[in-house]
Amino acid sequence: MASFRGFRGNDAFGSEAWKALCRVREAAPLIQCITNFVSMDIMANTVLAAGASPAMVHAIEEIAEFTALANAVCINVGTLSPEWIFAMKAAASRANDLKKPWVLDPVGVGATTFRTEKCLELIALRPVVIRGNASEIIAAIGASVEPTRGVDSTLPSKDALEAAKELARASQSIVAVTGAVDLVTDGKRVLGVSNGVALMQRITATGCAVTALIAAFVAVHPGRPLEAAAFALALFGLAGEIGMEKASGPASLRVHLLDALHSLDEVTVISRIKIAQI
Ligand SMILES: Nc1ncnc2c1ncn2[C@@H]1O[C@H](COP(=O)(O)OP(=O)(O)OP(=O)(O)O)[C@@H](O)[C@H]1O
Ligand SMILES: Cc1ncsc1CCO
Ligand SMILES: [Mg+2]
Repeated sequence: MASFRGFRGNDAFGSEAWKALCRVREAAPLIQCITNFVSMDIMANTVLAAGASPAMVHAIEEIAEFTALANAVCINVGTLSPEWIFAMKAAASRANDLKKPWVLDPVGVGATTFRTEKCLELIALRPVVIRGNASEIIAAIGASVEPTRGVDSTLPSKDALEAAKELARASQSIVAVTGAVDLVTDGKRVLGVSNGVALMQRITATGCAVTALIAAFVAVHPGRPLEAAAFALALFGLAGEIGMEKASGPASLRVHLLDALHSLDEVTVISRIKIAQI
């Protein structure tokens, strides 16, 4: 991985991340989530624990009205089926028309032809942020040497840095690759986020949940989606670190992570956020 250059110090990013979290808590943005059945619970609880307001609304008949109410939209293809694609595209287009941010989680892109095609069609609708694991981001630019193995990554995030930059440039979206170090890029700048614990990978849908959290941060940080995504990832990772102090395995980590996210305070955020310009 590229060495850390232009390191701004954790304090500057820490205090900005804290301010961003305060804005989420004050504004309580409404986040419309069109997501997979596995992730619905942890995603809604993550968004709520951060102070925002989730709503899992995906019926095609409701999109025109509901997307107009939402402050941001999170679209996740995890348990994809053809009828859901209509709702996803309608919500993305409606959000674009209304100049509301939407984010995409291309779960398992590269695993099957159908999934890859649909993810590429969604990417063409210009999400503000695309968040995936390393295997997904490499598959999204068509650079995988073999099909994505389901929804979990087989590669570390650093292996997807060039793919992330290429995808960001091609799609004009911010791209976030999660892993031991989360990498967030607009195609030129890269922020590295090293908060988090490895056991988070052993809880299903933590990636899905943090994509919805990114939507909440983007909603209150218009014009700065790169930083907003990095703040959401860092705060979620920090909640994992604090949760880990009490957890004895994935199930209790899930509980303690949500408790920690809800209780984050200024001193903890400023002293423990690990974001660096790479
Ligand atoms: N080795 C690790 N060390 C620290 N944090 C990690 C590690 N691996 C993943 N994470 C964190 O776990 C969360 C989920 O990331 P991951 O890359 O596992 O997503 P994902 O594969 O899309 O997950 P899912 O599909 O289950 O939602 C992120 O917040 C990420 O920073
Ligand atoms: C396990 C699983 N299968 C489809 S979506 C999902 C949640 C993690 O991506
Ligand atoms: Mg995922």
